[in-house]
Amino acid sequence: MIETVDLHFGYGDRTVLRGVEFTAPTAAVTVLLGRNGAGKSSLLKQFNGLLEPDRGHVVVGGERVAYDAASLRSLRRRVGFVFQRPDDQLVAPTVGEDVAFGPANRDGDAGTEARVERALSRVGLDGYEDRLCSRLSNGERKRVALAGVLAMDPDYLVLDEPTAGLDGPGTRALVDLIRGLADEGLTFVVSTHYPGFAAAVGDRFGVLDEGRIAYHGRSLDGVDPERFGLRRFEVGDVTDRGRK
Ligand SMILES: Nc1ncnc2c1ncn2[C@@H]1O[C@H](COP(=O)(O)OP(=O)(O)OP(=O)(O)O)[C@@H](O)[C@H]1O
Repeated sequence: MIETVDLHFGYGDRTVLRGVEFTAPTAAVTVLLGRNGAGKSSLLKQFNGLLEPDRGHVVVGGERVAYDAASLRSLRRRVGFVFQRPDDQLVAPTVGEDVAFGPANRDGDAGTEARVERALSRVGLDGYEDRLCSRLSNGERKRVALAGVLAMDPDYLVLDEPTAGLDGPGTRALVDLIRGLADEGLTFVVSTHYPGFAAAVGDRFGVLDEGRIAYHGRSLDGVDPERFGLRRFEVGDVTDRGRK
C-alpha cells in the first residue's frame, strides 16, 4: 500500500499540495484525477522520492519513506515510475539495450537477457530487442518505457498520464495491459484527467483539487467532471469494462 499523511509540498513559495491524504491499496489500480496543474505529477513524484514533502510523510509498504541515498535506492527498487513522455525515460538506441539498462546496472549482465525478454513479453513487444526506439510509435515507446521499469521487478508502478498521445486502440490496449499486471499482484497509481479511461482501468479513484483529495472512492459515479476540470471528451470507447 502507498499512503500519504498530511502531505504538503510546493515549489519555492508556490504551494501545490496542502495536506494530501491519499491511499493506494495493494494489488489494485488507484487512479488519481485532477485538472491540468492540480498537482498530480507533484504528488506521484513523492511516491518514489523524486520529490520530498515540505511537511507530512509518505508510507510505502508499511515503511515511512526516508530521503538518504540508501533508502531512496531501496525505495526506487520497489516503486517504478513511468513518465508522461517516454522520451524522458528512454536512454539507449535499441529496445533491448534500453530495457536492459536498469537491471544490468543493478545486477550486472547475469540474467539480464532473460529479464529483458520477459519484460518485453509482458508489454506485448516480444522480439523487439533489436528495433530502434527512435523508429517506434509513441504507444510502442511507452511500452518500452514500461518494460524498462518492469524489468526491475517493482511491487508498485506509478504511471503519470499514460494515455497522453495515445489513440483509442492504444488506450484500450493500455487498459488491458495495466489490468493484466494488476491481476498478477502489482499495485498501480495512475494519473489522468480522462474520467472514461479512469473508469475503464481503475479500482479506486481519488480526485485532487485545490491541493487536497476532494473525493475518493470505489466509483466515479456522482463525481461532476465540470467541478473538477476533468475532460468530458473521451478517447475512443474506453468506458465501462463491466467490472463491479
Ligand atoms: N519544477 C517546477 N517548478 C515550479 N513550478 C512547478 C514545477 N513543476 C510543476 N510546477 C507547477 O506546480 C503546479 C502543479 O503541477 P503538476 O505538474 O504537479 O500538475 P499536474 O496535475 O500533473 O498537471 P498536468 O495535468 O498539466 O500534467 C502547476 O501549477 C505547475 O506549473
